[in-house]
Amino acid sequence: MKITIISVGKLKEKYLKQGIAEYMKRLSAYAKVDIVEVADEKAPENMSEAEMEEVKRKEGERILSHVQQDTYVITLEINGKMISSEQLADKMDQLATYGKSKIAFLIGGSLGISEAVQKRSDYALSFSKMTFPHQLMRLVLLEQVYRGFRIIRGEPYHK
Ligand SMILES: C[S@@+](CC[C@H](N)C(=O)[O-])C[C@H]1O[C@@H](n2cnc3c(N)ncnc32)[C@H](O)[C@@H]1O
Repeated sequence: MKITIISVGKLKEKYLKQGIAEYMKRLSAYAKVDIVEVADEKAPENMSEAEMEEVKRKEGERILSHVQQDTYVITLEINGKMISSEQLADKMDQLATYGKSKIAFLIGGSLGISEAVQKRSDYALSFSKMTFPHQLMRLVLLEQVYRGFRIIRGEPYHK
């Protein structure tokens, strides 16, 4: 399975970099995982609705330029579907079984994802109704994908 995580903005925090490096190492036993960072747009506090949409549109274009046609796209969205770790594992397993071996997880920028990205999405996944910073979302997602592979393989993991 080939997994690509496409995320807006550069990761700066050392503690997140360390956590992500750890899960990337662990995941290498199960899948080819790549992280693609696309540039973020400046988003000052006092922007109009139209300006905010424009920021999302530009970031969205950059995200989509890395998505291939045969890729199954899972967008991370606060208002997406909330599922258990076992259900995510099952979804990954089903995709692999039915020949969808390329999965891209898309994480939006500080204003979220554009309409075009939402349209390209095959599945909108929510990690709760709470808002997380996109950089932290990357780490949480990697942990859940790793957990998913452990569940698929029936390997022991913390409950
Ligand atoms: C700071 S959040 C954007 C907040 C923005 N107001 C929105 O409604 O999308 C940045 C990105 O992190 C991801 N994210 C944050 N919290 C999330 C959650 N609870 N579930 C799924 N994705 C989340 C989404 O991809 C989001 O686009």
